[in-house]
Amino acid sequence: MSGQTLYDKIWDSHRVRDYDDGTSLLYIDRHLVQEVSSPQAFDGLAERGVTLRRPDAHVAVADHAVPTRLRANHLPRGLAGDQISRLVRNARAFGIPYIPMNDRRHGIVHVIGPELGFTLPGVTLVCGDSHTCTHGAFGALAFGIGASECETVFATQTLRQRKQKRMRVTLAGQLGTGVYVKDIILALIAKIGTGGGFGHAIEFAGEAIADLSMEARMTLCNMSIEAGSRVGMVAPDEKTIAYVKGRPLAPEGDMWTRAVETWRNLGSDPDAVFDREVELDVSQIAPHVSWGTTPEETLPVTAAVPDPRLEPEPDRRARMERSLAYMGLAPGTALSDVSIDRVFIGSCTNGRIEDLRNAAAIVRGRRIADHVVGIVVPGSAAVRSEAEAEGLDAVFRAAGFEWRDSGCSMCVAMNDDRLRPGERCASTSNRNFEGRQGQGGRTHLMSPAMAAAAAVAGRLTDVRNLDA
Ligand SMILES: CC(C)[C@H](C(=O)O)[C@@H](O)C(=O)O
Ligand code: SF4
Repeated sequence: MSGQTLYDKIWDSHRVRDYDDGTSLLYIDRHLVQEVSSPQAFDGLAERGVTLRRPDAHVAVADHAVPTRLRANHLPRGLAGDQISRLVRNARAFGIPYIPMNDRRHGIVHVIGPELGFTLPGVTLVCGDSHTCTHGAFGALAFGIGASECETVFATQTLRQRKQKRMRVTLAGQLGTGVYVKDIILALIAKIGTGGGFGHAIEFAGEAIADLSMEARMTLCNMSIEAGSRVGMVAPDEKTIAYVKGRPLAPEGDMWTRAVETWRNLGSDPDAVFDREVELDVSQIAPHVSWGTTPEETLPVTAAVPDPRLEPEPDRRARMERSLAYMGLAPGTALSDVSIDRVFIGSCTNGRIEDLRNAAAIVRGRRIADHVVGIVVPGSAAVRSEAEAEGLDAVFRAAGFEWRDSGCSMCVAMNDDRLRPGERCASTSNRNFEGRQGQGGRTHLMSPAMAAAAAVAGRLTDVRNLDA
């Protein structure tokens, strides 16, 4: 028998029972709760008169709908405000920890889970949110679930799941200057497609992974779902352990010693077999930008807008034509000639401290173009204060950016921060479908350094060409 993968090991250690149809009941260690996907689950519990199996296994925070400015005296009207106040009421009624909007622990669920030490290697972690795969960066089995599954987790602390196939993405080589982990994941999705990881749990491995910080690994795992995979993971190593140590909810003392021992053995066995293997030499990757309306429609910034007439496959051609029409782009235009109106630096993909450092390094001593409106939205209050302690807020402000409070913000049009129809945005987020950042808004996905460079240039540009 061949060895086990990281995914196999966590699956096995959480399997409560197997069913005849090939599914298994998994024990769920942790559940993050946000305002958009939880109301229905809480309503279901209330209707059935069910209480929570383990109230301390959940943490609730409102992130999608929260305003990112004038927060102290402003709860949004309409749906956004309703969602936030419902979460407050439900958390109180069901006795689960709730982190208020103005709390210093506030932030996007996927940013604060790791910060709090709620996310740990080897655990099963779920959230009614597709980017829960982010937490896989710690060697956790983390995946997004639907509203009815949230209800099941609240009530039983278990979920019935079908095991995914195993896929390994091996990253070889070293990233060039001006190239970041966001470029790796965009290049990977361009290569394997938005369905490339479907039905598979991805493990990212290879020499390039060892070099990546925990923040970078989170960016990588975060966009696994954009490659079609609900699970993206990295085996824990000494960097992981160092990140977790001393976090508010991390184990301590003897528990810590025992936990670390287990974590060190979580990695895939050398003889483990994967159902699919993909390799990528990261030294060959240039900075990437998306040109269309899926993350797969992405190219090196040195390329031109593709020409649908050169696409032989009719369905693909039609999709490209539609994307280009929505994006207002003409085939053959150099991507670096595309002018932008807005810049968004933030989200659970790229709203962490390292992302803000990388963006600030580009804008330091520069001004953003006169016609560009740029916002920087830290992924959490902790990121915000860390950035302020380093003076990054001053760098961004001096360059002409707005410096905001934590939340999903312009990643998703569920709060006040959104594009107007026709506006074009250089964005560090993860999704670019029609209307994602606001009705009629046009999104170009890229790394924080590339978004910062676009802000300065007033158009998409290769960050490697900015004068030092
Ligand atoms: C609103 C929420 C359920 C949604 C998700 O599932 O991912 C959002 O976070 C997103 O990024 O599209
Ligand atoms: S930042 Fe964007 S991708 Fe992440 S949870 Fe919020 S809306 Fe979803």
